[in-house]
Amino acid sequence: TDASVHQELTDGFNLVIDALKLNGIETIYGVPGIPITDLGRMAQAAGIRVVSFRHEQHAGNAAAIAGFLTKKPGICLTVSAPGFLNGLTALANATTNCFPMILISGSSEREIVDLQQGDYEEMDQLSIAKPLCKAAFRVLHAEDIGIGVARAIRAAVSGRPGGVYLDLPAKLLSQTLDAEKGAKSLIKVIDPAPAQIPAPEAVQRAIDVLKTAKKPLIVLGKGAAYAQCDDAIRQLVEKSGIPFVPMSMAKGLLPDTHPLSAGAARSTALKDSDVVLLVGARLNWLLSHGKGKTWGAPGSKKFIQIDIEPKEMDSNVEIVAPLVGDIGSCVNALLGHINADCPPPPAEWTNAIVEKRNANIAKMATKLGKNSIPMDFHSALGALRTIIEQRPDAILVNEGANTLDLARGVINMYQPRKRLDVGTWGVMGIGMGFAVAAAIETGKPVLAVEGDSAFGFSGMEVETICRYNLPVCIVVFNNNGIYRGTDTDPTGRDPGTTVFVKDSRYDKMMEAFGGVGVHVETPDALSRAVNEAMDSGRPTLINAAIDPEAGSESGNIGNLNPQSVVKKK
Ligand SMILES: Cc1ncc(Cn2c(C)c(CCOP(=O)(O)OP(=O)(O)O)sc2=O)c(N)n1
Ligand SMILES: [Mg+2]
Repeated sequence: TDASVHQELTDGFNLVIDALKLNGIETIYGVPGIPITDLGRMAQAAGIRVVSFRHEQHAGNAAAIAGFLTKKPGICLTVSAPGFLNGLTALANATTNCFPMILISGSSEREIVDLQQGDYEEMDQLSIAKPLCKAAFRVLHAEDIGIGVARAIRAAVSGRPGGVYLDLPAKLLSQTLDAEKGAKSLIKVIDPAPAQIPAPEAVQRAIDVLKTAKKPLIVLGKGAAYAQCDDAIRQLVEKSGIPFVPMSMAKGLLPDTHPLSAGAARSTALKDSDVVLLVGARLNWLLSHGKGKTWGAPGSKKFIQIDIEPKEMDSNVEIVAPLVGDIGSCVNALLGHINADCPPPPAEWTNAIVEKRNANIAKMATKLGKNSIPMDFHSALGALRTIIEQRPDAILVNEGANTLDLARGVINMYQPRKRLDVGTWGVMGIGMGFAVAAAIETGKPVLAVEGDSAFGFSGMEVETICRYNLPVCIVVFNNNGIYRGTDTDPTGRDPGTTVFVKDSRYDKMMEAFGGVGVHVETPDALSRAVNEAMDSGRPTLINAAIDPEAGSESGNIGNLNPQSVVKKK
């Protein structure tokens, strides 16, 4: 018999699946369609969990936060052109937030795209993706799939993590190849995110600056949470005795109730400190670019910065001690010197922080605990604060304006990587994608606290949550609008530009797909409904009526909005 007749074959479909499995990829988030419908089916049949969404942006957000939670690249699979474009927002957001993900999109054949001959969903996707992500690759030959997947994985997680685009033209998937040759073409990536050790002289320089501090402060960024060197971070704070301020997604690295937590005294800590150690925190808009009144008198600060990206140094202000390397290696290198060379900060500084913190917590406490109708943000958040305190391993997803900004300060976190929110870009719409992936990747219960506008960006995914029966409890803070529910149209023709249908009932949406819907008007009722949801593990949506008059425009960042000074006659 002719050996070629019985030659065992593989093909592009199988090589993509085998390459992902070989590299420990267990889940794909996506939306089916030409040319990748069968790729999804075959991946599922091969044992990869394939989670199908209703819109690619949310599948992409799920992949991105899966990357943040696992340090393995989250995989988002989309169709060509419009599906690819829908995934780009998530890919760009992942790159901005340094979440490792790979957007894999089917695409049109090069020969048709390059001659612009009008293919089905024709688009030069690789060129369009490149400016929005960390790296982008296209594979044309089946024998290159192993290399393509390996490069995408390494690009996503090495150095500063980020989004990677991998372009797979339709014909590639059905290309056949000798099975043995195919197997040999696959690569299991070795050490995809290599440790990057800081130079000893850089460590010494940082210690020398730290030694001069009378009012030192540690700022923990979400990079410190991503690094999963939790014990080293805890030791850095506790051995040095230096107060710390966690950025939003770094909350919980040490409990917000920790004696050295300066989160509730953030303004004082930033303004009055003299040496600031930044750990995986960039001096971007969230930290007022390291200058201005937030940081006290000009030139009153010395910044030590730990970051894996050398180009981050001096991005906004001078960094007197750049410490370049992965966070675990850098923090462990510093630990070798703490105490031996660096005495704890003067009690006058740490006491000043504690005093301010306790005063601010007491002031906030007066706003919590009211069992009033209508609820306002604080009374509703007070109920959720208690629940997270009682259920510290639940994951909190949070977006909105008031709903986001107030929750950040009211709801304490107790464990690392439990608060997932809008991150560096302040992008709305991450809610349901993050909730799905948090439940899938961790198996933990998820509490998604959503502004009603923010929820609307991904609300259709409640069907996805029901379909996979995920332990997600969504609380929609329904104040009938964006920021508030009170705007009106001065012409009287239409509703105001930022208001929604009055007294809407988002809980009915969840019931439409077999989930549990609850409408609540008091904090006590809210508590009961959330506890029931978290005990049952059933997909639940709680429509929490919030006073439309409560809250302020754009939460805490209204100052970023340009104002018109021209008064029309
Ligand atoms: C993708 C996208 N679109 C629009 C915005 C602007 N925006 C929008 C539309 C927000 C929603 C605020 O309304 P909400 O109902 O979610 O929250 P509160 O009413 O509790 O403030 S917060 C915010 O910055 C955004 N950040 N991201
Ligand atoms: Mg709202």
